[in-house]
Amino acid sequence: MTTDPADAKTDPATGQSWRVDVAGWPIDLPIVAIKPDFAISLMMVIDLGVKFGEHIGQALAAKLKPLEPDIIVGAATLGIPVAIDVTRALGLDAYVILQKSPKLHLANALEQRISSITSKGEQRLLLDRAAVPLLKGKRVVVVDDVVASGSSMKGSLDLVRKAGAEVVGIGVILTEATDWKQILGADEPLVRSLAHIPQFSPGHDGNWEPIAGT
Ligand SMILES: Nc1ncnc2[nH]cnc12
Repeated sequence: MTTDPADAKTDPATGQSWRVDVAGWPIDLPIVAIKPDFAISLMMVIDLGVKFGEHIGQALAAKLKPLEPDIIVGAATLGIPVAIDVTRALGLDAYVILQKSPKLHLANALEQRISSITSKGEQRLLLDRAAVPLLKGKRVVVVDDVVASGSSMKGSLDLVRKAGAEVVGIGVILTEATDWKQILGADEPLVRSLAHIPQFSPGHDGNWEPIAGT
């Protein structure tokens, strides 16, 4: 374990953090204000080390293995380490990444538009046409670090289905609040997660408090 309460990272803007137990591995997430009256506890999976990566890979693989996936798909950027760690833990090799920026070789990519709460404005997800044969007719699990609004995940599901895959599961380290349930609709029951985080609003004492029901 790398997480000790004394090491708890706090965001200078709020000075507060939120502890969450990720399948037996506690982490402290800085509470970051997105608007004056709204904050999230931010998990940057790329800052948590390779041992945490191995841990979440194995914990998610245990939940996803019964779905018998042929291949894992992850969305850039923070879905990339999750896709790699889950693929490794399942004993698979190939994985497919949905890109966000139009790389040179993606001129002719399959495309899906999305919006995200942690990134500004509208974004695109791109699937290299060369990866379509890896997905067509295959049992696919789509993974990401966090599902919050569900918009990015829905875009990933749409894109993977455009490629002719059967989505048999969705794996995330964290579910955040509940907006994603509406956006994912009939796909909600596919979600397997390791832990849940709420969202935050200012309390009477000026500290951030979890929003009821999130
Ligand atoms: N709490 C969070 N941490 C990291 N990425 C996120 N995307 C949406 N919510 C997030």
